[in-house]
This record gives sequence, C-alpha cells and structure tokens, in this order.
Amino acid sequence: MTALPGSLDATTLVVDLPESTTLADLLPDLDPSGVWLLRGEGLIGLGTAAHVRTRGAERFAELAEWHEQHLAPLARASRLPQELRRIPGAGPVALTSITYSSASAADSHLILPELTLGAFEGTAWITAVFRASALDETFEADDDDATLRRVQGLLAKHSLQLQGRRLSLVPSQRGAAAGRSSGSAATSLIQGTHSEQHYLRAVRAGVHAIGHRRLEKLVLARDVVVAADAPLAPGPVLAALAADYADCWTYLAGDVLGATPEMLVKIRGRQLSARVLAGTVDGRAGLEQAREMLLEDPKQRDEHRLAAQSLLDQLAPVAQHLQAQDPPSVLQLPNVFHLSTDVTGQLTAQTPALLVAERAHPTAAICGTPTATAAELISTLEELDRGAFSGPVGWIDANGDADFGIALRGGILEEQGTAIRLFAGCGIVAGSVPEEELAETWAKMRPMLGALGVRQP
Ligand SMILES: C=C(O[C@H]1C=CC=C(C(=O)O)[C@@H]1O)C(=O)O
Repeated sequence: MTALPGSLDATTLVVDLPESTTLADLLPDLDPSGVWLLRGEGLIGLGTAAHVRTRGAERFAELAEWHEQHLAPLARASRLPQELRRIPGAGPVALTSITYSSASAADSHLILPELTLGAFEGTAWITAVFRASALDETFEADDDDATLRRVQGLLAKHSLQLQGRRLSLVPSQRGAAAGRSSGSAATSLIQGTHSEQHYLRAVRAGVHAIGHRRLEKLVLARDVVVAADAPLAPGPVLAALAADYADCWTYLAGDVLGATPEMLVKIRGRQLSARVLAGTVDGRAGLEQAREMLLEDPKQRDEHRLAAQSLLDQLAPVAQHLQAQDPPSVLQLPNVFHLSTDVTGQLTAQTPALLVAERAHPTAAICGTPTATAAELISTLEELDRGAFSGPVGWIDANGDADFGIALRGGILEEQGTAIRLFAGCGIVAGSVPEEELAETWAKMRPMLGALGVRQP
C-alpha cells in the first residue's frame, strides 16, 4: 500500500455555479482525477492530494484503515460551512475503485483530490486539500486571506476561478481538455483478450455446469479494446456519458470510467440502500414489450431473484430491517431495460463503510450463486483479469457516508490513455442461449462505444 505521508489540511467553501450550469457541464473542459455524477450533480475531483493503491485479499481493510487514519481526522480538523453540514460528500472526500477479485494484478484505489467540486440539490461547494508539508513558512492556518489565495492558486491550476462566490472556467482555458478528447482522437475497435467464439464456448460451458447442478447462476464477462491515435481525455468522454445516461452514475476513479445503473450500497449514517439489477432486454424493444419479457419470463425473474437474494444474505451479518422491493420494477435506460430491486436497511453497528462494501461484494449480479462456486468457474471460463470492472466504485467522505456503485458499463484506460478496455457480462442461468448473451454484451457496451465515437458492430 502506498500513500503520500504528511498531514493534510482542508478548506471547504460554498460557491455558485454559473447560471444554468451543472457540474456535468464543466466536465468537457476539465481533466478530472475522480468523478461521481447523477443527473448533473455529485462530485468532480481534480488533481491528487493523496493516492492509496493496494492489492490482494486485504484491499478493502487497507483502504478502510487509511480512511480511518487520514480522512476521518481531516474532517474533524477542517471547518465545514453550516449549510453543508448535512450534505453527504461535502468536505474532504475520496474517490475509490476496488478490483472485482483479490487475485487481480490491478490496483485498487483511494484518491483524495486536491480540489473537489461538489453539488447536491442545488447547493455547490469546493473543497481544497493541502499537504501540510507543502505549506509555506509564513502560512497561518487561521488566516482567511492566505487560505483564499491558496484556494485561488489551486483553482487556477485546474483552469477554474472564483469571483466572489461565483465559480467558473477561466475563459482562455475553455476546451483545453477537449483538445485531447475522443472527439479529436480517431478511435477503432479491436479484439479483446479473447474472440467472440471464446465467449460463446464459455457460456455453453456455464449452461452445462448449471445443467449438472454445480451451481444456479454465474455471470460471464468479455472484453474488447478501443484504440485511439492520441490519448483519450476522460473529461469529454464522461461528459458524453453524463448527458446520454443521466439516470446512471457517471464515474471515474483510478483508470476506470463509465456510467453504471447499479448501486451496490449507499451509506448515510446507519441507513443503507442499494439498487440490484439483473435480467436484461435490449433497449430497442418497446417499454410494454420489455415489461412483458422481463416480468413474465421465469428465467429473467430467477436470474434477478438470485442477485437480490445474494445482497440480502451478504448484508445480513451487518444490517437489520433489510427490505427488498417485491415484485421488482423495470428500469428503462437508453440502451437496455433491466429488472430492478431497491433494497433498504440499517447498519447494526458502526461497521466502516468500506467493510460494508466488502460484505456486499460480489453479488450474483456480477458473480453468481453459490458465490464461491461461481467465482471459481468464472475464473476458469472467462480467463480474464476483470481489474476494476464489476468491483465497487464511488466515494467515501470523512464521516463514512459513501456511495459504492458497481463498476459496470465502463472501461479501463491502458497504454497511457491511448486504449480503453471495455467489459460487459451477462447472467447465465438454465436456459440461457449463448448467441443472445453475446448480443447482450454488445448492448451493454453501447454507452461506452457511443461516448468514444465507435460505431457498434
Ligand atoms: C454484468 C453486467 O450487468 C449486470 C447488471 C445488470 C444486468 C445483468 C444481466 O442481466 O445479466 C448483469 O447481472 C454488465 O453490465 O456487464
């Protein structure tokens, strides 16, 4: 585990965004280090004050320990303006992505941005984090003018300015990040780790294993690569996702980015909630047809039931009053429809948020039932390192409030940003048809392919 040592100091200010501008509207002109946005609101991290990287079976525990030792004290030490005190994510906050598997060769990340832009229900703020070692000798922590000068310096570094309370882009910097965007880079689709034939064979083998009662469900994923002739800038790609998939959580943490419709677990004090998805119909179907195909198909209902049940079972040791919506509803997205179950509950003890996420992960929406059997078969049949794909992604604030989505409908930047590996998986149950599952993986990759300007095969 690596992190920047030295003590940290944070300042949070309430700001106004320009007229009719959301955080998402700023994205094309920014070079973010972390993003979490829903319907234009949420968090955009810029730069890095501290970056924790870790791997292996202890990755959740190590990130939780860093949170406890460094982020939690920062909240106690920094003043939060009165109107922000009840806002989740206001003040010092870290963006995180955690690998699906403990065996992954990829890092899990906790990133504390040096500057965070936040917006929630119409209130906007900025949080600046300074490393104490970087403070100049004359700086006095209680000197408001000096603090403001430091904040202005950080804003300028990220092409932003503050005039009174009004936050805006420095006009000459507009389009700076967009200059490196997917729009200006030519992109092409190339094969991922394996061929489509490999995926069809894996699904067949999965159905066979289910037929022999080794397990009830498993989720099999595949990857493709989008190559670019220049480094892709996350800002414009994320802006396109946020515009087209406003009902999904648009995310960036470490090198993973995308727009996910699935919430693994959201924590607010002792309250928790989740949105479990499983069961899919292509978005080209009409709503009425999709409702019938999802709600009245025992195969889809079974696939979904197993996913919802896995979350309830896995959270049971740390939560009480767990309630799952029944029957599930149908979630309509531009590319697909899903069966969806909202879950609510209450934590029984002060379990650290990252350890709650560890409990919840992996659900049968991305692994299977029973979990251990499915996980083992997935690693044999997929022959992929999923990295951050299908792992928890989101943010955690200093008080321990957190959003952990599941990193779906996204990709992982590679080769200094000149390539991005897209992943998609499908729940396989008895009766799954390999060709239909392959088509579903393409439907699930549609958001990223569109944002990257790649025509879908
Ligand atoms: C594993 C993925 O989606 C999961 C979430 C919703 C529906 C799913 C399905 O119907 O197979 C998957 O369980 C993915 O998008 O790669």
